[in-house]
Amino acid sequence: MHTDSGFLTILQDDEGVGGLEVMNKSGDFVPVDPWPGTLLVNLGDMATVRLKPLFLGIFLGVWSNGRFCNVKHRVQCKDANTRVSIASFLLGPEEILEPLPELVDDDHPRVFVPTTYEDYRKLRFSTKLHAGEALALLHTPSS
Ligand SMILES: O=C(O)CCC(=O)C(=O)O
Ligand SMILES: [Fe+2]
Repeated sequence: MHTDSGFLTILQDDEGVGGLEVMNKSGDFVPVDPWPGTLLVNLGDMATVRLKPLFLGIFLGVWSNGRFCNVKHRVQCKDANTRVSIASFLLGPEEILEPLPELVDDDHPRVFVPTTYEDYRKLRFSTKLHAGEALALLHTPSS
């Protein structure tokens, strides 16, 4: 079980062999059955960010102050068959990520200290916290 560390993942899953499961709000894993002709998009740890359209489909990622959620997922082997999935990871920009000013106010105080994707990736790796728990280490003292 893990979350993806980056912003967002686009998955072309095997159209014949399932196995991907995502965790719902109750903590139960629900299967994502293969859906031919579709791509699956899930949000990673950096997707506690807001994606703000810049132009022509290019997106700028900034912290959403915790308003979007990363998704825990896993792949179960349910079929003694070869399974092919192609994942494209949109990781994170090199710059320091800050929340949009309009997402921070008295009712929504800043949740995370500013960080870069690379620093967060190193933190996640060194702590071996692969299911989004490392985000808690970035919480501001007041959150
Ligand atoms: O193979 C899949 O369906 C998911 C792969 C995945 O979760 C990952 O590469 O991070
Ligand atoms: Fe994943």
